[in-house]
Amino acid sequence: MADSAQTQELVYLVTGGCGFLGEHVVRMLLQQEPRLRELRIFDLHLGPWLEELKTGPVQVTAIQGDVTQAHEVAAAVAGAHVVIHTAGLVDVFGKTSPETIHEVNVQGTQNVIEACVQTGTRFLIYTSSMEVVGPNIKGQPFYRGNENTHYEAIHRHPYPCSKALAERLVLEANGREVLGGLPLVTCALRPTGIYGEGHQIMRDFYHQGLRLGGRLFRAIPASVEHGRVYVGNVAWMHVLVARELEHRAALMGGQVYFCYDNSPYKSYEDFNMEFLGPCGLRLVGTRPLIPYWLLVLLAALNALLQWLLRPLLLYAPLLNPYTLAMANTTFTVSTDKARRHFGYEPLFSWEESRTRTIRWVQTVEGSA
Ligand SMILES: NC(=O)c1ccc[n+]([C@@H]2O[C@H](COP(=O)([O-])OP(=O)(O)OC[C@H]3O[C@@H](n4cnc5c(N)ncnc54)[C@H](O)[C@@H]3O)[C@@H](O)[C@H]2O)c1
Ligand SMILES: CC(C)CCC[C@@H](C)[C@H]1CC[C@H]2[C@@H]3[C@H](O)C=C4C[C@@H](O)CC[C@]4(C)[C@H]3CC[C@]12C
Repeated sequence: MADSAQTQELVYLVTGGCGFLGEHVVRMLLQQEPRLRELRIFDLHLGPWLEELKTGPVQVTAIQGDVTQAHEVAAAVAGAHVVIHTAGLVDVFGKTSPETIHEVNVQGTQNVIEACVQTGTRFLIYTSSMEVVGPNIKGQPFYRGNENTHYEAIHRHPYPCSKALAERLVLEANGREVLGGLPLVTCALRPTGIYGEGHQIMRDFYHQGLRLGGRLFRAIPASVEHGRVYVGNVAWMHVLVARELEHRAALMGGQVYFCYDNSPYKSYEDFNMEFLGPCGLRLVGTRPLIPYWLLVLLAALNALLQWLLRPLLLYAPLLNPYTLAMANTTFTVSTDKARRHFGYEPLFSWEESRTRTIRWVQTVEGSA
């Protein structure tokens, strides 16, 4: 890869390239990687916006495919220099069965690794998640923690379980010999809760607020802090890792990095209000309006209803025992490992991230 500097020689593959994060990674690569010759975008569902990318100087190849199908993955990976594997099922609401989550997130990742090994691709970046660490089932806070902070990572929910297993597979694959005899270099990025243009859950909260006459009702104490990260900075970190992995393989290979920026630590609801407030919504209450025990009861009731209704319809509200536990547990990251290892600095300041997100919410259907 070193010889190709400044000439357009590199072939990148982004799995899940039509998802919320994937689209930002794709656009960031086109803006920030001058050595790109071909960009392959692999996804189960291809977006119509890909068409506009096909007129630029980089060859953009859209591949409709399924990561659970090893042969489809191998065909897409063959000839790529770098694979950024963001594809996954992000489901904490019980929309998908645990088996399917495992198949896509774990078996899909194994397929990507094997494809790299078989076809000779040397650099693999995996989008992991903070949930590989926590919050754990005991609801213990993770306060300003970094990659070395001791924390009891105990999972039961299918999504964090699958991300933890997949991350382990990726890290263990570091150093495996790929076709041609050279070693595979892998690393995993662990974003906290991502926000920004295209964030579906933000959209859901916005619509809920509109339905409730421009109000949202505080459910979680303001003292429960969450670390959040702007999607543009998550995409930027992926692009930077992809660029630096070859030159710093000994340092970065097999490593995990939290994805962070300078977004303020706030409760999940207060943080959302940074964007929803300027779009006309109001968060009612300085303290939770319903007692916590009642929320626990409602969450349990939702879980029961989901189970009872499953044969008839999909009932998947935002509130369930797992999302309540997540929302109610402090989880904040404070680290500089990515800066030390590969010179990461957020590309977007908090002010810019906020402005971009507000502008996007203002364009969301139904906005005032
Ligand atoms: N959203 C967050 O807050 C967050 C935080 C941490 C980590 N992550 C991780 O980031 C990655 C991207 O998440 P996102 O929020 O953009 O989710 P998303 O659902 O918007 O994107 C995932 C993409 O993967 C694709 N996909 C799903 N199953 C597939 C399959 N079988 N084969 C091929 N493609 C498939 C989907 O079509 C989608 O385009 C995931 O791996 C997720 O675990 C997300
Ligand atoms: C109690 C209700 C009023 C509020 C419910 C909020 C709930 C839907 C939110 C709270 C925390 C959110 C998760 C958190 O930001 C981090 C991640 C990691 C990532 O890998 C996937 C998304 C996820 C799980 C967020 C999902 C939505 C959550 C649970």
